[in-house]
This record gives sequence, structure tokens and C-alpha cells, in this order.
Amino acid sequence: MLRERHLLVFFLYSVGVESIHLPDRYQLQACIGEGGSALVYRALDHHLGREVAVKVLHDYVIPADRHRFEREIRTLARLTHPNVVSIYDLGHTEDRRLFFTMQLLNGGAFHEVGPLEATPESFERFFRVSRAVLYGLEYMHEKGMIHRDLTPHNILFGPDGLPRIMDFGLVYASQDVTRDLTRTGYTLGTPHYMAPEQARGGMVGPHSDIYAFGAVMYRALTGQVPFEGDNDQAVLYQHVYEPPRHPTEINPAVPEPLAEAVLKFLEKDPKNRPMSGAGAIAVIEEARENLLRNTIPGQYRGGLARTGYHPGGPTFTRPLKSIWSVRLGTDVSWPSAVIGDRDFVAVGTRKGTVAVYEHTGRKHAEYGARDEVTAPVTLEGDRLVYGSWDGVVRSVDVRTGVEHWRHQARSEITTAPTRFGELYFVAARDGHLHALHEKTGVMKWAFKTQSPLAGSPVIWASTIMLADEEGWVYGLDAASGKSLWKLQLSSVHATPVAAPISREQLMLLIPTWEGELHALKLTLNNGRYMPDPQDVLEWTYDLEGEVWCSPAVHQGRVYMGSWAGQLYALDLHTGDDLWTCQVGSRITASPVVSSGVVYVASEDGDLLALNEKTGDVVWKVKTPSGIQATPLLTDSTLYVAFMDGTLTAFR
Ligand SMILES: Nc1ncnc2c1ncn2[C@@H]1O[C@H](COP(=O)(O)OP(=O)(O)OP(=O)(O)O)[C@@H](O)[C@H]1O
Repeated sequence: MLRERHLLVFFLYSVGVESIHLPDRYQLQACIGEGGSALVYRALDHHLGREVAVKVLHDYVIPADRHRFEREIRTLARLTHPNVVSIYDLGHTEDRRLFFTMQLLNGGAFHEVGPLEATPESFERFFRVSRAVLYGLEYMHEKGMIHRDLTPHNILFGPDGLPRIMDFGLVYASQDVTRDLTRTGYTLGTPHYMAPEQARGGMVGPHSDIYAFGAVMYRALTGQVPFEGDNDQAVLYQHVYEPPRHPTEINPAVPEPLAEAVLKFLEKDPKNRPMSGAGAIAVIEEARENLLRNTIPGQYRGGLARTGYHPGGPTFTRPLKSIWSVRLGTDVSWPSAVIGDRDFVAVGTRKGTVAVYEHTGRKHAEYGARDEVTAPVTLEGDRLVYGSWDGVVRSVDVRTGVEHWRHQARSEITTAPTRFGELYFVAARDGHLHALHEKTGVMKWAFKTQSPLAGSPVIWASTIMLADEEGWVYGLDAASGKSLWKLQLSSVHATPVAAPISREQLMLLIPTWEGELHALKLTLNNGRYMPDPQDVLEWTYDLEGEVWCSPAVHQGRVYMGSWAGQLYALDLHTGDDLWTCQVGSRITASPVVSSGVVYVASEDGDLLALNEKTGDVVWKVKTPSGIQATPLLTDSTLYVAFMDGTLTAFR
């Protein structure tokens, strides 16, 4: 049935192409869309040698639709903005049908940026494109225009990946004589994205476009429109009277600050919404700030900074300089990875302490344990969670030091506490993975692996992936701890890293102690990531020497350091070499990435910043002590904990 429909559509479109005769300047190529009043084609503009979109008015339109088409042309002629589609030309076909040409936007519709994944890259892209649309709206609103029909299909991406607002047939311009664009019997606009005041036929304003864009963002984040219904009336009723479901209930990957921002756009009473594009940008920016500062740097690889990419790092315009340096205490060599949050950075020490500093370098506090703290700690908001070698996991208020809870495991805690939803996952040396409730520390379940766990678990789409020292790789259900799958490679001593390669597929990168990097391909199946038993190993790369660190992944590239001191950049999809760089002696600290730069450190004190694309050294310092612990990029600063127990901030 579906196939027949496609054929029919194709047939209609082919007829369309042949029966339209544009001036010689344009060569029609294909029909790419159809709306209520017009057909849209891709065409070649011979004069300027580029492809354009041509929108041709149907020959059988009612006056109201012709009116809308003309209104769209008039509006477009008055707008010049990078986030609004540009009009190029206007004319008539041979049979006197009105057409205009515009920028060809073939990068998909707005909702295709989602559903949102819980990765910094995905968040950054979402913020970037949402901000761009709001700039476009602000520009229109300043000219006294209200769009009144924003939908994901009216915001299309150009080849540059930036969105443009289009379809201006319903624009309300305050200086227009004809203000009423409603037809008897129904309201114009698209019900799924329509503001309550517009649904009721009341006064629309910039806030109505903000609401509609809120609904568009909601769809992009969650994959669903705010309200579904059997008919338009049922949908419109809910816009007016019902609260939308919280976005995180539909997609847990949507971070709280972003969900709150979108719900603010969707307030029923216009007075409670941002009043303009600029106001909306401020709301989005605040959400981004909160998100970056609160969540992303606060966890180790297994958390949200799980790919080693930190959007909050310094922008590299000149070599970084040390801005402060402190001793973590006496007898505190071999510190753990540096973890940071909006106000503090924290480092675990072998002396059995977690040293907490303000971003200025002032010491805030030192929290104790009865044994070494070698695994990275986790810091989120006011909560600091850390494990020590006596098997105790503690959650304390980082400001006051008040302990929320304590959990006793039977052996050393060797990996970072990793949070997903309301659970923290912590691994102990005896091979037990504990799932602890974030508020109470009560254990919900435990899972026993074959041998000790050296790396933290990685969590995606409610699937926990972990690898033990004998090389078994496990997939568990995050809610119940039930085993989903298991396969064997060779001994693993580092935290695996996962990165999406498509909407349904994930590449799980597993560094083995023997010096291989394995890439396993997992596919989303009933909401969990599963391997295809016949075809799970996508590629393997042999590194020189053993491997002790985790890879970093950013924009389809994998950065991996070896004990032989080489940093490798590989293609995420194929494992092909992109570039390599000899850094120094052994690399045990995992590389980190921010703003086009990979930071890598060696055990003999070389600290390098490399161009992500080319591997060229952009900055290099020789430090007096070696580096083993993964550095942190946050608050525009690079934080490094040295083997001799010094913590230094570079900016
Ligand atoms: N500049 C463009 N580049 C690429 N595709 C486009 C472009 N403009 C329109 N399209 C495609 O054509 C489809 C129809 O276009 P549009 O919505 O502007 O028509 P319309 O007649 O005004 O629709 P309606 O009146 O139903 O809102 C769009 O959904 C889109 O897929």
C-alpha cells in the first residue's frame, strides 16, 4: 500500500516537472515539495550557475491562497537575515503562473536535530540552531512582523547546517490594512504548534511565535509534539487548557535546564513567556550556562563528559599560561583525575582525601576517607560522590561537608561513581557493580562480573556497558541490573567510551591492555543497545605498547594515547589513521578535547595542545612533574593534576 502511494506521488511530481515552463534562465530538476497553494522545485539557475528552489503558485488557487502567496513574496522582499530564507527572483511561467526563486535548503527540517542524545555535542548543536532561529524571529519581530505559522517544516537547514525560517504566507505585519487572515470556520496555522491565544482567535504577538517555536523545540527534543488528538479541535483544546508532559518523561536525555526553558516558551499565559526573540535567547543562554556549569564537567568518562569532549574549555587564541598552582597537601602524589563543576574543582588523593578548590585557586575544603581515593570523584551541583580503597562510597554536600549517605562495598572502589537518572553506579575491585539510589545511597541492585573492574561503566539509552580485566564486555539493563548480553575480548584496564554513529547505532570503543582498540557496533533494539552477534566488531586498531587510558571522541574522530607515547587520531567509522603525534614517554592520562584542540599529557611531563584536524602542535610545555591523571577543561581553563601532587590551572 505504502509503495503504491509513493509511486503515485512520484507520478504526480513528474507530471509537475514537465508541465511547468519557466524562463530559459532556469532548468527544472525535480519537484521537492508541495504545499496548499504551491509546488516547490529544485532548479538550476544558468545565469548564476547555482541551484535554487522555485516556488510556483498552483494554477487553480482560490483568491485567498493567491493573496497568501503574494504576501509571502512581499514579506521575503523586505527581509534580509542569515536565518531567514533569501528570495532571489520573481516571475511568471509561460502559462502566467506566478513563481519566485529562493535559496535551496536541502539540509532537512528542524525536528531532525532530535530526538536529543545525552552528549555535549548534541546539546551544543541544539543550542546553536535554536539560537539561530530565535535571531531570525527577533529580526522579524523588530520589523513588526509575526510569523504565525512556525512548524518544523517551515524551518529548514541549509547546506551550512544553519536553519532558516521560511513560509511567510501567514505573516501578520502591523502596518497591513488587512489584518484578518482567518477564514470562516477555522483558524489558519498548524494546530500542533499553535499558541493558545491564536487557537482562540485572540490577539497574536511575538509571544505567539515564541510559543510555536517552543512547540517546535519540544518536538525536536522529545520526538513528539506537545499535544496529540484525534482532530484539530482536540489538539487546540489542549494548547489552551492542558499542561504539556515534562520533556524528560518522554526523553530522559533532555537535561533539566533545557526542559525548563522549553516549558517556559509553552506557558499558556503570554505574560509568562519570553516576550521577544531576544528574551527567548536570554532564556536559552541561561539554560546553556546552567547545563555546562552544572552537569557536563561534573562526571568522568562514564557521565555526560563521556566522550572526553568538554565544550566549556578555553578557546585557543594564544598559548595557555599557568594562572595558579597549588600543592594538594603533603604526601599526596599520584592524584586522581580532576573533576569540576560550576564553582569547584575536586581531586582525590592517595592520602585518603578529596581536595576541593574554587576556580580562583583558593582552597575550599578537604573531605576525608579512611583510605586512598584513586578513582575520579563525581561532582554535580552541591553533591560530591566519591569512593575509597576501604570500599566506602560517600555522598557529601560539597559546600557544607554534611554527609548525605555512605555505602560500604566489600572491596576497593576503583572507578568513578557514574550517575544515570536516580542511580549512581560504582564498581568495586571484586567485580561487583553497585546501583545506589542518588538520595539515600540504598542499593537497588548489584551485578557480579567475572573479574575485577578497572574501568567505569558507560551508559547510553538505559544500557550499561562495562568491561572487566579478563576482557568480558557486558551489557546490562540500567533499571534492573539484568544482563542483556556478554562477549569476550582481551584484558581491559581503562574505561570504554561510546559515541553515536547514527540515530540508532553506537560505537563502543574498548581499549585493551595488550594495546588494541576495538570498535563494537551496537544497535538500538527496544530501547537498549544490543550487539549483532554475527557482526559486532566493526574494526580493531593495533597501538604500540600497552593501553592504560580511554579514548576521546569528537566529530567522528577518535583520539587515543599509548604507552609508547604516541597519540593517534582515527576515523570513528573505519578505524583508519588520520594522523599521529609522538608526545613523549608513556601516555596514561586520557586525552581531552575542546574548541578544536586536543590536550594530551605524558608521564614525563609533556603537555601538548594539538590541532584536532591536523595533529599540528599548537602549544607545548614541559612541566617539572609527570602527568597520569586525566586533565579537565572547564570554565575556560585547563586543570592538570601532576604526579607530584600539584594542581595547576592554565588559561
Ligand atoms: N527553499 C526551499 N528549499 C528546499 N525545500 C523547500 C524550500 N521551500 C519549500 N520547500 C519544500 O516544499 C514544501 C512546501 O513548501 P511551502 O510549505 O513553502 O509551501 P506552501 O504552499 O506555502 O505550503 P502551505 O501553504 O501548505 O504551508 C516544504 O515543506 C519543503 O519541504
